[in-house]
Amino acid sequence: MNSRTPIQILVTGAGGQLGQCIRKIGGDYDNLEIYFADSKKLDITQKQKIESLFIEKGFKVVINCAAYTNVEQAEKEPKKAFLINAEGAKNVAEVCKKHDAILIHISTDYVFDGKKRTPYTEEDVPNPINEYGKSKLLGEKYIQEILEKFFIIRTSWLYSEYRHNFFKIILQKSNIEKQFTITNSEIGTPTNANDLAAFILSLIRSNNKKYGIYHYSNQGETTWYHFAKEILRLSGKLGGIKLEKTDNYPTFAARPKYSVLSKEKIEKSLDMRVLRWQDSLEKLMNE
Ligand SMILES: NC(=O)C1=CN([C@@H]2O[C@H](COP(=O)(O)OP(=O)(O)OC[C@H]3O[C@@H](n4cnc5c(N)ncnc54)[C@H](OP(=O)(O)O)[C@@H]3O)[C@@H](O)[C@H]2O)C=CC1
Ligand SMILES: Cc1cn([C@H]2C[C@H](O)[C@@H](COP(=O)(O)OP(=O)(O)O[C@H]3O[C@@H](C)C(=O)[C@@H](O)[C@H]3O)O2)c(=O)[nH]c1=O
Repeated sequence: MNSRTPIQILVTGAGGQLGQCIRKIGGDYDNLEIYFADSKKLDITQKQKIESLFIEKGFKVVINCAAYTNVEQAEKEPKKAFLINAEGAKNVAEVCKKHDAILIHISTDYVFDGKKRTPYTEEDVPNPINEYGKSKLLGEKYIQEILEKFFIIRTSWLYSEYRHNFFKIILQKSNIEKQFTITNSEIGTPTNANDLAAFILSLIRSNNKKYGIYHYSNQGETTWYHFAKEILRLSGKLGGIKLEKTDNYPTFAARPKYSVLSKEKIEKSLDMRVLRWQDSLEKLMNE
């Protein structure tokens, strides 16, 4: 992928959080020609539309950011979650196969059941406990069956300045509410979606052919409660807010109690370095 002719890349779900992070830095990478397709431009549940766009643009790489990501709502409309996260991913994979393109697909820590107490490696067997996780796992399985040239990147707890995410919810709530109740019964790693975007584009630039599943999140581990506390501390709002821990915050969807991802494989095989979650959060707040 390192020739002088630009690499033609398709980003699906480009209006989403990760898609927008990729758009923000895409211009910094010469030799990458990125076509951003939001859900209106390209619906991944319509295979023929993906095929037509491929014929027109000749993509060599697809970054599949399109997904159904509402974990709570997925319990109520699992068919829709499966249509997008499993069948949609399958469509993208089949078109990539036909055109010999590389697929970079994003998956989640929620494919795991959370019973471990040490970081999940790529060899650990997934066992999702909610509909979102089940739909994402089926998407992964289809891709592995269809393609050889794929990177499935599992990440966790994405946040950024874009779209709807925990970081933005906490900042928005802090302007209107003085008391927060946040769960401390789930342990994981917040990941700055801007870091993930840079990782993905560096991976494409590196011309790496060690295809397979990789785990990427920021370093370290925390709970949602402690993540919220750090967001409020860095924004100077901690003093004025009563922050309460809970171990039974009411939700429709079950979530893994522990979903830290091991970065050993990307550090060793792809020679990538990853920031601590606290440092990356501070970087975003200072931007
Ligand atoms: N957010 C998180 O905390 C985490 C996310 N992930 C994974 O990372 C990836 C990116 O997530 P993120 O950017 O945060 O998610 P977002 O929900 O912000 O973005 C997903 C995008 O996909 C689009 N989309 C939905 N259905 C379709 C469809 N049928 N065809 C095309 N596009 C569609 C949405 O469109 P519209 O704008 O119309 O809604 C949205 O813009 C996903 O695969 C997600 O599963 C993994 C771990 C954590
Ligand atoms: C807003 C809020 C949430 N919570 C709890 C609910 C839940 O258990 C936990 C996380 O909240 P959210 O619902 O915002 O996050 P959630 O939608 O579970 O986030 C997940 O999204 C998908 C897409 C992924 O792939 C995962 O990696 C993960 O990031 O915090 C509180 O305890 N207090 C609050 O005020």
